[in-house]
Amino acid sequence: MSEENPPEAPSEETAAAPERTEAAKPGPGLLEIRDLMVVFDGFTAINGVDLTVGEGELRFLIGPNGAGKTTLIDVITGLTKPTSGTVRFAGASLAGRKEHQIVRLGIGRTFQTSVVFEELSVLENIDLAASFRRPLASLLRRRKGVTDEVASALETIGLRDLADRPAGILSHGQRQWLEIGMLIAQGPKLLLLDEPVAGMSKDERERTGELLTEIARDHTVIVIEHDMEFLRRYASTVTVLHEGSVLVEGDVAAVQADPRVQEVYLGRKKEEAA
Ligand SMILES: Nc1ncnc2c1ncn2[C@@H]1O[C@H](COP(=O)(O)OP(=O)(O)OP(=O)(O)O)[C@@H](O)[C@H]1O
Repeated sequence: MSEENPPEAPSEETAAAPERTEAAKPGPGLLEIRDLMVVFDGFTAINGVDLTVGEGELRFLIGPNGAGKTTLIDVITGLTKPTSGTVRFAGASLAGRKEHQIVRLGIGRTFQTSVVFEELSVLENIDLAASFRRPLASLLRRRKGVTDEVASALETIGLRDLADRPAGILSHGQRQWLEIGMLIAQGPKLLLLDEPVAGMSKDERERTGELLTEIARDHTVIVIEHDMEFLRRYASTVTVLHEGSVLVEGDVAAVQADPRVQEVYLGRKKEEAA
């Protein structure tokens, strides 16, 4: 992977524009992955993935267990180093960047395990997450009140009434929303969400779908999700991974109707379906 890009986050202007050499190509994505390979001790987890996600997209990533979804997210966020291939974000190569540098570039993710501090209030959790991007000097100064990004994140996730309650009292769904709020407060351009509706009630799923739709108005969002009903309701473009490669990509209806998807993802082999 090339190292021609500056080590620090690009400015707003350069972040919005594709890199010079690629500017001539039509419709470059905010995230561009090319010919990505990840090999773990001889096992190929990602096998030649090309993926382009445009600004403002709400993209769903699906695939059976072991398809490589989490590995792909791990590569984008710098947790896993690719064996070969390129990942570019807002025109900048992510090669060789550390996880915290990638967060500062504007990529945030949720994990399957919770990162919420139960004893801190909902507001304090968001404030703490937001402080990640603040300069140290401003952290050392005692701040009064709530910053705009924290207030806005709290409003977006709909937990304003619980702002001063400890996060430990939240329901499973509310906790997931808090984690999303903590991400938004960091001001990312791209959010990567790993199974955000897992374990949620029907009402919570619905609220999460609305929340993701709202967030996608001013962010790009990639969601790993298994729940087909949720996909049918909220997905526009779906990318299906299988055995480390992109099997199919398209709108939700086309993906669902694709016999290859039915075979590998839904587990409905043709003979069983007959
Ligand atoms: N650090 C690792 N070392 C070795 N193999 C790994 C490692 N991480 C992932 N794998 C393997 O790579 C493959 C892809 O795993 P990954 O977790 O990305 O799949 P997934 O699509 O997210 O699956 P799931 O839906 O079950 O979470 C799996 O076979 C997994 O066992």
